[in-house]
Amino acid sequence: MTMASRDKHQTEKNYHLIQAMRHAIDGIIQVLREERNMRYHLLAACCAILLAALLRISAMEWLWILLAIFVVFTAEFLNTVTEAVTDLIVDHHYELNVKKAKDVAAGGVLISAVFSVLVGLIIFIPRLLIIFR
Ligand SMILES: Nc1ncnc2c1ncn2[C@@H]1O[C@H](COP(=O)(O)OP(=O)(O)OP(=O)(O)O)[C@@H](O)[C@H]1O
Repeated sequence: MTMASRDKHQTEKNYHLIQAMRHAIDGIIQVLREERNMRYHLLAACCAILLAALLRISAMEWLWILLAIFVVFTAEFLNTVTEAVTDLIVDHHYELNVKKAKDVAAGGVLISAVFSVLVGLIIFIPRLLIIFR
């Protein structure tokens, strides 16, 4: 059951912090359920965290890995918001500005993913080379 149904189609402001948190968590669950790409991002994040723990990377390297993970997650969330809002506005009719909005949002996910891959390569490759040399 989603928060929308639990809160009887609430459209007014949240009454308290717990309610706001529940809606935010509901949003996270929806992205994980409905966005296939988000599940790939989550899998990649788990692999990176596992590898980082195995290779005992430094605190500074952990910060870069975590930044890379959350940049991709944030971009995917904004991409999902863009899709939902634009689909609502045009109701699936072709519209050039919707194409622009969706393509730019998808581009944001792509460049954040490239950033994450670069961070992963810079941190993990030298350590893996030492181990497998
Ligand atoms: N209403 C529209 N008007 C114009 N172009 C559209 C419209 N809907 C989708 N597109 C085009 O189709 C592409 C894919 O659309 P959309 O992002 O909705 O699909 P998706 O495969 O579900 O994306 P994602 O994998 O990010 O969830 C967009 O990047 C855009 O170029």
